[in-house]
Amino acid sequence: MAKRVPNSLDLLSQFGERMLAELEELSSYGANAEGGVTRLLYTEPWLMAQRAIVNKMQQLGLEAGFDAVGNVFGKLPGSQPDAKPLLTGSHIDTVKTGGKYDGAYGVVASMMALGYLKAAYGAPKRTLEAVSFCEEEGSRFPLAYWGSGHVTGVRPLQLAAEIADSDGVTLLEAMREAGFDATTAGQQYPAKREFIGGYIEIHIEQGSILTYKKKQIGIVTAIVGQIRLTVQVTGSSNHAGTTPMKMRKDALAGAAEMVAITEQMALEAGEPLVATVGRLEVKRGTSNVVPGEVEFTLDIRHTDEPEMRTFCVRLLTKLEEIAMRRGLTIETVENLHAPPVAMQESMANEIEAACEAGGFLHMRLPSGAGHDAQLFGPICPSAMIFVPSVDGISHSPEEFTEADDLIAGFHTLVQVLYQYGYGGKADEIL
Ligand SMILES: NC(=O)NC(NC(N)=O)C(=O)[O-]
Ligand SMILES: [Zn+2]
Ligand SMILES: [Zn+2]
Repeated sequence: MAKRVPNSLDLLSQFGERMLAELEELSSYGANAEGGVTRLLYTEPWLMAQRAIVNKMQQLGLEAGFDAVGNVFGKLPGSQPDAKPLLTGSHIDTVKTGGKYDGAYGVVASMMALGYLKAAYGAPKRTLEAVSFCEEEGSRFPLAYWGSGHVTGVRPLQLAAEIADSDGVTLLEAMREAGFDATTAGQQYPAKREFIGGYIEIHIEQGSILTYKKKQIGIVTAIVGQIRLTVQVTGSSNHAGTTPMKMRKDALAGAAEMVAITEQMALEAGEPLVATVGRLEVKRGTSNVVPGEVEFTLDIRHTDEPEMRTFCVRLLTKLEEIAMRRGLTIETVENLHAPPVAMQESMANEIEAACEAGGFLHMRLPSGAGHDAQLFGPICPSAMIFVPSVDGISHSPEEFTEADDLIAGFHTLVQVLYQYGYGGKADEIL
């Protein structure tokens, strides 16, 4: 058992305080007037934040650097190189005017945890790696999990030339402009990393179950599945003054009916299904023109894959019916299909043991949000730790988590990483 240096409990609280300070500093990258944070993949604020993470990791004594698509890894090398490494981290990107904890908390807590473990116990047996994934949200390009998808081999680089943001900039152009070009550069890591022992992610809950149940730590049982689509509605644009109502093919009126039926069908389906239209755009919208073209997004989630698929088919059939009746056409493109993924029981039990050791009230719960852990779950033992979100708010400048809860999560993460790096699980073949 690795020997804990004297006063390492004081050291742990020092690192905890530093973690809070680092989190505040990170939120300055992409901070906007509304108090939110916007760090979209490959933009300047995103690049500055990732560069800052590399510097912080190096200051913590980790071997840190970028991979070919802009993920940042900070390695704490183990003495047993044949033991599969354990990764711990989250994502650095945000939604537009999002909060300062979603993703960022997991990135900062993970690197500070490795910094503490190195300072308190030296080299682990098993290599531990903190990671800041370049993109998880899907908020700039119509895809998500670009970072963890690169590492797990489910986001082929060819995709980069095929998708573009709302300004028509392809992911490949944006990647190259930010200085990354995985299509040609030598890779620091193989595109699909085979040698991974496990993945642990700490994240804010983004819901209100922990607060409602008065718990400090959530142990995630499973991550919800999600299907994301873009729907193009086409009618015919015409003069707003001279076109009689009965002769219109109004794409916006049609889309509005489709949005309303989406909500109605989701309510009828009941929990845990959720369906959201997050973005709707009237192409060439002008006040005195009957809209001819509208694009909107669909985000459908469920904990059960067949139920999610069935709902999606039923909904798209209904949208077709509405289009037919109104003389419109619709075209749908599926941008993302991530099945629900269960977290690994024995890792969850380790988190539970850490909560008991720390005296933190805890409970098991599913995640209604997607996470990078969703991509690791099918290929290696994966687990998630949640901390409460005040009023369950997220993807908003109002996103907030109490410092005590951030610290409780940090201590829990440290304890679990200690077990897998130095303690009872360090020699286990994961
Ligand atoms: N933690 C997240 O907010 N994840 C989000 N992003 C993805 N990819 O699911 C989401 O919408 O749930
Ligand atoms: Zn998010
Ligand atoms: Zn997130």
